[in-house]
Amino acid sequence: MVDEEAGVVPAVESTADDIAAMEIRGAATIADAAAEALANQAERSRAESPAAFRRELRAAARTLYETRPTAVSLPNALRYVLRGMDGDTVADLRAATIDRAETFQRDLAQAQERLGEIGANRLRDGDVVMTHCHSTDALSCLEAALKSGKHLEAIVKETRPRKQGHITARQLREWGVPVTLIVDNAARRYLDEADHVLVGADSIAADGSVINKVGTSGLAVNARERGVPVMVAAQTIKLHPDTMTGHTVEIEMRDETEVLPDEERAAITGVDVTDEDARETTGTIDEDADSPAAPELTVENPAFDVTPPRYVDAIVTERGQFPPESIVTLMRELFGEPTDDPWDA
Ligand SMILES: O=P(O)(O)OC[C@H]1O[C@H](OP(=O)(O)O)[C@H](O)[C@@H]1O
Repeated sequence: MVDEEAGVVPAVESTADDIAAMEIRGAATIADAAAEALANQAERSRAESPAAFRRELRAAARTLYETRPTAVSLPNALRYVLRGMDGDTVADLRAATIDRAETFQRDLAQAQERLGEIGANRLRDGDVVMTHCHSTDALSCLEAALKSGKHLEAIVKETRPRKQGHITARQLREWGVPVTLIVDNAARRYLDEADHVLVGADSIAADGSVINKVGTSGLAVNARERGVPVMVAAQTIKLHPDTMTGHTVEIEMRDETEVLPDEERAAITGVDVTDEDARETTGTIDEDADSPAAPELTVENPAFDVTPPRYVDAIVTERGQFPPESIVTLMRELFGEPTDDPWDA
């Protein structure tokens, strides 16, 4: 079935919904799913002319692009696939697009493996690694080190509000790594026991700033103060070409219920904090508390933050490891001049 208006097939809509809802998450996984979705669009398209086919693919790319704003791996993936959409007939265009998406997915997997081998060289036998969130690029470094026979231990930050640290803990335990799970606020205390901080990235800016899961910047500042090196594992698909021309990376603001579910909000707003009597007979719900006179309760839920380059020791890519300040050289080499929107490719 094809969405008649945009020509976007349900498989693409469903991938877009899953990315927005974070059923599909993690910058590399999102890129992989986006490429796959474009291949699906190409395969199932009912376009009768090359122009209609191209229009559909662009609409599909736009649908995918508009899901989450921060991980540049998404537009980089879309742009890569659309640039390979060559041919004079619908059949040729279809074949070229599917082929290009497959190439992208294969390269992505290979890049992650290569990056892992490079990152593993920084880890010594017996090291303790502190992680934040869940990053397949970061885990690739740990996996390669383990495969080479190194023994590692991990201190895994829970990573509020969605607790993706649990995914990291599960994976590491499957690989036989002893894991200590901590709440985010305990990180500074446990840095004394860590030999490395290892995180992934959603985007890397031209000045070497690292955009990653919220909490990364505080962790990096604390790690610098404690003398623990910070290593960022990021395939080159995480390099954000637009930042070469001064664009900033948009930080996604997610729904407040991830931080404060409705029942918890009610527990806060249900009590009139200005009413001493109500507070003392605690548990008393003041019916008027949510009235316009009650003070406002604002919840902010940024999904990412920016770690300045001076707090990062190395950015590990499949092309080697780089001091953050020199990443722009690689960015220029790989992306050339600044780019248009993916669907303008
Ligand atoms: O590409 P890989 O290394 O797997 O993940 C990179 C980053 O993507 C994730 O974002 P989210 O969980 O999608 O918000 C985390 O911030 C993680 O560090």
